[in-house]
Amino acid sequence: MGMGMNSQTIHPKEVVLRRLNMTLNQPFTTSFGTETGKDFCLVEVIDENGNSGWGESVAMTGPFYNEETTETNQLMLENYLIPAILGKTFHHPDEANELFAPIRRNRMAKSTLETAIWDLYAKNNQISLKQALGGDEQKQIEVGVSIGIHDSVEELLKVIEGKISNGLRKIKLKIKPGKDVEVIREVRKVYPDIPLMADANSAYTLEDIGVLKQLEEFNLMMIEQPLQSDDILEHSLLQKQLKTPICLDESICSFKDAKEAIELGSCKIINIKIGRVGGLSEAKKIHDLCKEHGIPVWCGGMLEAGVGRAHNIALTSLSQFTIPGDTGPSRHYWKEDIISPEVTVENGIVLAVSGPGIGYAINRDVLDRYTVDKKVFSA
Ligand SMILES: O=C(O)CCC(=O)c1ccccc1C(=O)O
Ligand SMILES: [Mg+2]
Repeated sequence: MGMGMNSQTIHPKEVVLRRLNMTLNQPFTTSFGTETGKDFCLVEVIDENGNSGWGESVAMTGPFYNEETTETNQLMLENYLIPAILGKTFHHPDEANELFAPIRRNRMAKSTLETAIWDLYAKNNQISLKQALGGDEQKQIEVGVSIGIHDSVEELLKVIEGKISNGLRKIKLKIKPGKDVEVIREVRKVYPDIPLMADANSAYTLEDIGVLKQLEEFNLMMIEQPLQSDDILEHSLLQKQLKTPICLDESICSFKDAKEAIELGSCKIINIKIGRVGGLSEAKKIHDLCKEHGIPVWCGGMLEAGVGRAHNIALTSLSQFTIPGDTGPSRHYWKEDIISPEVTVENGIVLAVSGPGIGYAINRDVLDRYTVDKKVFSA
């Protein structure tokens, strides 16, 4: 794993747990609701050398994407996860995953701390997180945009036009029953050839197969998570009846889920989200499995602030990330980001930064301005 036997051990001495509140530049509507901002946990893990590793919780405010929330993440971090790491010695970040294993699920909470340990590990070894993960530092990270459900097609077309003129590499449209076939038809009339996909966030059942089949004529790159958020079996039945590749998001919470989905033929593509699967170690294992089976992957977004965005970019440096991800520029989401420089994208490619760990510095002034609560835990 990158550094081998000579790598520096990690001794977390202090953890600062912040609660941040940021407002999105525009509301984001999916089949499960509308987000106007992000209320989230951010951790800073400090070691005996005074280095800091950063991790961001990607949980939503309410339990509608999955079962976790900002509140449940804060509780798990305070009562179980932070106490578990303080005073411990880690030879490699994979050990955090093992340490957290007795705690059931709560994967976004675990990921918050685990990703910070990865950042700290890379910084202590003076390598980039991309390198620590085994990724290619020179890789061009291609990104697209995820566009929420709009009331009018005219509005939606205007948003798409702006994103295409910025050179973004993939347009992902949120759909739900009643806002699907006709919307995609109108978009395809204007843009017959753009790389286009749809994300249903579990809004359909097998009984809707008629509607899903109508989407086949639009040459979509994939349809993301059409059925239940915890289903693997019914997606395999659906995929047998669709030419359009199914991509799973919500259903893949672990390596084991990915294995089952691949064996059953439940999808042809997997959206890997670090938080959803419990951290970077598990994300990398899923990536490696997909590579072995020829399943293309891409990195999904959770409306992250800069720290989460930086972790996504590092993960995307792995070779099986061959489809443009959701990790767009900070400016698309926020007036000001908590990292410096903010994430910038030119012609659909993320501008590379260099430096140890996540490679971006924390902008402490901006961070303090968005911090609504802060607690310090010491060994
Ligand atoms: O721009 C992004 O960060 C991706 C937005 C997105 O699609 C999303 C945002 C919040 C919760 C779930 C999803 C999803 O991919 O399903
Ligand atoms: Mg999705």
